[in-house]
Amino acid sequence: MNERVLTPRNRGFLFLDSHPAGCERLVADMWEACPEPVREPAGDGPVALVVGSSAGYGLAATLAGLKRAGVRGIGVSFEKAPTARRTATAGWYRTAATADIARAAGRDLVLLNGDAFSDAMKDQVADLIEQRFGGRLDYLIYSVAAPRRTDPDTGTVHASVLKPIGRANRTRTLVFDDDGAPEVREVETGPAEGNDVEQTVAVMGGADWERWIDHLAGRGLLADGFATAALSYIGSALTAAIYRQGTIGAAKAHLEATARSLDERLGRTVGGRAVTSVNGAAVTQSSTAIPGIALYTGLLRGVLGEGLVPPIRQLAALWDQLTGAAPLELDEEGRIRLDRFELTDDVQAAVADRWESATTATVAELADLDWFRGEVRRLYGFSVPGVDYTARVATDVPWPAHTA
Ligand SMILES: NC(=O)c1ccc[n+]([C@@H]2O[C@H](COP(=O)([O-])OP(=O)(O)OC[C@H]3O[C@@H](n4cnc5c(N)ncnc54)[C@H](O)[C@@H]3O)[C@@H](O)[C@H]2O)c1
Repeated sequence: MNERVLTPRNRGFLFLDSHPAGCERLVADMWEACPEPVREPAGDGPVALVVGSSAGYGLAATLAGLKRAGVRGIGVSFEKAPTARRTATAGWYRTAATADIARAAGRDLVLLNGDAFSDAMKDQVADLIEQRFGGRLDYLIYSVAAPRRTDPDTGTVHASVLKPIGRANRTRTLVFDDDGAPEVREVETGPAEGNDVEQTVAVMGGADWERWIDHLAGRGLLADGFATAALSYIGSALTAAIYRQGTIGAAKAHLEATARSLDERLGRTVGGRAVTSVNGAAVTQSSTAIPGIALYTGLLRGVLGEGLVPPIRQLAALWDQLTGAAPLELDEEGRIRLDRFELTDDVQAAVADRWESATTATVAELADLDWFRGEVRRLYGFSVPGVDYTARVATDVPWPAHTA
């Protein structure tokens, strides 16, 4: 048993270790925060697949699916195992905690660790649906955020970048020094070059989502009325140059175009649906890597306080719309919008005001830094209320087994 006391060691927003007990508690807190089901599902519940189930919005999709919509099924993520020297990644521990919760709730949930972009993973999932889940998939939530993707047809490795398109972008961004003191800094990101846009679209666009649907449809595993949603983001004018108008925005536009063509096809073939779900800003490992997003999110929370809707509540609302517990509300582009709390004119005007006046000296009054710093640490299981960080913890937690 590898047991030790873990203290956070980090470089910027990246931490070397993750805290198993903190991750477990965080998942339990998300479960608690998820609203109760509108109605109990019939029988064993619908069958769902969540791709990207160990973190951020995909974890919220998994937990809210289990609790709010009563689903069973499969979650896929890509996490690193513990070693003698290093803890596992936080998503590994969150996955172990998710499995325990599903078991306690009496829901059959299989959690797989591996590359969702590969055909081998798609085969493994299809086999499971066939053999364990009655051969019919009712829902697929696609919530992968990855820096790279190997194209299974060509073997080419595509790498996504976070760059503006056309010209360089200067933005303010928030960093913390080793003592945790905040600094507002200007950073410049050069424009996309060469095939940066195509590469980013190849990783974060709709290609892999569509490949999942092709694969499962090809094996005859999509239930009548099958519904799928992929997560998207629009965000503020303050971050548009780097986000929505940038390389990642091009990928999101591709994802949304993929939704429209999949929707048409699924409607025709299985009476199904495909949509994107546009969600609000959240502190995740992926989002903190985007220049300016840390400052923006801290200021947003400064403006909204508890009005900033956490992922678990947004995803409960997504399940309601997918299952028909609430009416499906689509914008003029056919997207579910769970980001309205963030994008109202008055919220955006207030954030823009604060953005203008934010400096190293003023940021503590304008942004909710305690919350932001805490959220970053909680991504790794630190700063979770109720956890004794002086206690020794076992780090060699096994990946959940899924014997029938
Ligand atoms: N964070 C935000 O502010 C925000 C807002 C709106 C929408 N979104 C969208 O939500 C989606 C998820 O983002 P997030 O911020 O929750 O990310 P995240 O980094 O918190 O989680 C990413 C997940 O993808 C999994 N993953 C990565 N590579 C994988 C691979 N090769 N195979 C299998 N699984 C893999 C990880 O294990 C993890 O479960 C993205 O589409 C993102 O654009 C995020």
